[in-house]
Amino acid sequence: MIRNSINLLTKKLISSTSCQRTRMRCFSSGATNLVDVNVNDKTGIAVVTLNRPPVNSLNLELLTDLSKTLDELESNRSKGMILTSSSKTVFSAGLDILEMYNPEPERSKAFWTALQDVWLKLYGSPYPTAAAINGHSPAGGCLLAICCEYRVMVNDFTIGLNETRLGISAPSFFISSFRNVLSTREAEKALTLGTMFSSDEALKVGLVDEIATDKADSINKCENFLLEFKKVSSMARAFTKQSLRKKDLEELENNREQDLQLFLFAINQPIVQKGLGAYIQSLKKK
Ligand SMILES: CCCC/C=C/CC(=O)SCCNC(=O)CCNC(=O)[C@H](O)C(C)(C)COP(=O)(O)OP(=O)(O)OC[C@H]1O[C@@H](n2cnc3c(N)ncnc32)[C@H](O)[C@@H]1OP(=O)(O)O
Repeated sequence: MIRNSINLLTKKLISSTSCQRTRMRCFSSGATNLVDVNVNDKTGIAVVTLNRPPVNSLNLELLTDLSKTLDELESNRSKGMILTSSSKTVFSAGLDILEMYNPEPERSKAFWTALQDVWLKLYGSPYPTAAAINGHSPAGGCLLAICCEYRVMVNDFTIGLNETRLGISAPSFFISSFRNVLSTREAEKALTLGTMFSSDEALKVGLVDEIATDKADSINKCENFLLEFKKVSSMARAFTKQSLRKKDLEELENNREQDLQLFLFAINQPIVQKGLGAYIQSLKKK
């Protein structure tokens, strides 16, 4: 599959079609409109905004919209993508806990499959990606950010993979993308403790690349990073990125069903349900 996608990418990049001349401006990815896309006419860079108030928790519909958006960016040969959020304080609260609490079998399957799709498309995207992290970014929110190649975080928020604090283990593709950013030592420490880093701590450890004063500044900084690729062949860039990430991508691509079954098994454990129930209550009591 990865090899196929590299072959496909070659064909797409070397063929000259009308699509190359097409200018994207603004598109919405699907019926539910949980993701907004704005493309800068001059640079061709798309700002993709998660828009599921209040906290952009990733439910089936948001993941499906995001997945469709990533498809559209790829087929429109995007020059680059900046992922951000419409909230003033939350980038994404991670997976919607209600998708995992008292799960309905068919929906749970569709939910996890959509998350796998988003991860494969975002982590393996041929176009360059950056995250303008304009708010808290726990768990699945952090996952989206670490799939991107560059992260700029607004001051005074938190980011991390805190799954162990919820009594669950981060799935293997969460771990592989975390290790792509942090050293194995730092990743192990943070994952086992479920550390949520402040913006400054995240910068120090290398989880984010720059700090910004506000959302506009974070988008600006992401844009500057993406514009550096104007000097580089897009095909060479994409091959290099996908070669570096190939093992991680293949690990999920070749084990999707097993990964799904592991998720279904985990969320159906009474102890996990009890923990998630208590966590939902604690969020509501805040
Ligand atoms: C078993 C296999 C492995 C599965 C892997 C899972 C990975 C995950 O992503 S699990 C999700 C982990 N997420 C979190 O731990 C974040 C929890 N949320 C927060 O810490 C805070 O909400 C926040 C820091 C993101 C934002 O704080 P803020 O004060 O602005 O908002 P709140 O008042 O806390 O929340 C508003 C509203 O939203 C509900 N909510 C928050 N997070 C989630 C969520 N992840 N899923 C569903 N719903 C969430 C919260 O309960 C509030 O709801 P009400 O308005 O109804 O009270």
